[in-house]
Amino acid sequence: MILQTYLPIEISSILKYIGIFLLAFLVYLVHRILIRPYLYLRKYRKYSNVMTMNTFLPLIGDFKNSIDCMNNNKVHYAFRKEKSKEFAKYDIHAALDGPTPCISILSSKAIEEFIQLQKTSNIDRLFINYGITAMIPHSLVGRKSGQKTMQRRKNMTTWLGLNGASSYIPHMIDCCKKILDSMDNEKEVNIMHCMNTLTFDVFIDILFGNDVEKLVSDLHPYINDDGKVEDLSLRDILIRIGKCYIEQYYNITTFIAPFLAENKLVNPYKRNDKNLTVFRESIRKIAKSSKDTTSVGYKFMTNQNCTEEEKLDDLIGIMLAGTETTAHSLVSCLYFLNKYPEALKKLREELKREGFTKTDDFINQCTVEKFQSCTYLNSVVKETLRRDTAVSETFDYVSSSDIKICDVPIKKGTKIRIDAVSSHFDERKWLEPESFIPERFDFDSEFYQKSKKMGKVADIYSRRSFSHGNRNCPGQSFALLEMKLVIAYFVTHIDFNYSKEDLSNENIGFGMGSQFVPNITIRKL
Ligand code: HEM
Repeated sequence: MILQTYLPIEISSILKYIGIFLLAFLVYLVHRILIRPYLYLRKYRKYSNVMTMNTFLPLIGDFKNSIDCMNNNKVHYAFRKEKSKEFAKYDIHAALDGPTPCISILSSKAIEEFIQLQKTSNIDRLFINYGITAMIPHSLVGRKSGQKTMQRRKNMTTWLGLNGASSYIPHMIDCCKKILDSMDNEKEVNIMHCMNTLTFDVFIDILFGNDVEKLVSDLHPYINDDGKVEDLSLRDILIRIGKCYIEQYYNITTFIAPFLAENKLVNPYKRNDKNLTVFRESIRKIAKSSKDTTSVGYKFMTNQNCTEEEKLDDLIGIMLAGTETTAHSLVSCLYFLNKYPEALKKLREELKREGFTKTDDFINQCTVEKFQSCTYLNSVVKETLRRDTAVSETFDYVSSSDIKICDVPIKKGTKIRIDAVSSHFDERKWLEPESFIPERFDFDSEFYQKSKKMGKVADIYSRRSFSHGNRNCPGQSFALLEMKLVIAYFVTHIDFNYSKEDLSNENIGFGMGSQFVPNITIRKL
């Protein structure tokens, strides 16, 4: 009797609360998906120096461009290349990351002002608890540019010797040798996998002592999307979870209900978090097990000024930021050398002239100075990073107050990034930007002189592969040295061929997030 009278009241009041909750959620959704992005676009359409999409596309916003590219067998950032003429007309792109407003910096003038605003702390890093920064929540990457963060950046470059990196040359050569030995002659190999292995091995040995090899090579459980568990190496886990965290950016749940993503309440966030925990704990164990006090990992892990989690995330951050980026750029570089045989021929001639030949003492020829003096090798690497940059946009920044860039008002709390592709194809700055022409970086070449005469000279902010400002890439010297060494080693030790289909695809690209996983056939020389 009591139950009969009590239950209906309970149920109706519960239903009432559910109804109120659903209504509130609906209002929130309409505001987030329709009203806020629409008003944002309407505001910026008034400015002649701001680019906005022609038609408002609720929910997907500017992701449509990337989706269209991928559906048409192009790399996801190909539209920035194809529409570079249009991008060149504007200072700023008022873009929509799905439904989320994001200001993308386009012109060199806008970058100059961006850097000034960084100096006065009016623009700083943005940390969001999904996407790639969520993988390393305590690392310096997602932190504001305070004294402690800048000191952590400095420690990173000092301890890793990133500025010179020459002491790592013998080790890098060993890694090249090991990877070429693992490749079967005249058979297809997955070159992305090979380069990922190579760049991971380079870092593992630098970061950790030589007494933890066994722990490094152990396999660990990884939960796949279908729930099946697979035993994988740490390198493969890093690559897979990196990809998953990048994909979080494009997941619809991330936009509709970010709290589910941020608190890892549902899949894929829940699953990704479990995989990440396995990876983090394994790296922690390796770093703690090494008794090699000379290792870089030891220096990080005994740094008194950071918490345990900060130390660990800075280590993982280096692996994340410094391995796949370089691996993807290496795959691009070999691709262009294969597609443009004249460039490969010229590179091989220069290397031969400089004494880089396939001999057992290749190592004795390698010095930073010698690499610096190889003009064509340097130009090939620079042109690769221009033509197919590994990171199409920087990490996220945020305006810390109401600011103006190129007279365009940007409200406090707005997400900001620098576009790193469109300026690489700006016809006002580059002659024949679609083509791979290393000579454009050689001041003595005919091509450079011709470009100069035509007034096509790129300014410092036209090259954006490593970004600009106080949070640009601290590993660029290391990455450039590693790229030059690996390319010199590969082209003097093997012939290589990408598939005809890949070579004829003008819109292929291998930067981070690319769907292309090329196979190549190699012939050992
Ligand atoms: C070709 C290879 C590489 C490319 C194209 C590249 C590019 C970039 C870009 C575009 C950024 C974002 C900067 C910004 O948000 O404004 C970045 C940040 C970063 N990179 Fe690299 N990078 C490469 C290799 C490396 C290497 C080898 C390391 C080694 C340590 C490294 C460590 C980092 C770190 C720690 C950050 C975050 C910096 C900060 O937040 O202050 N990168 N990189």
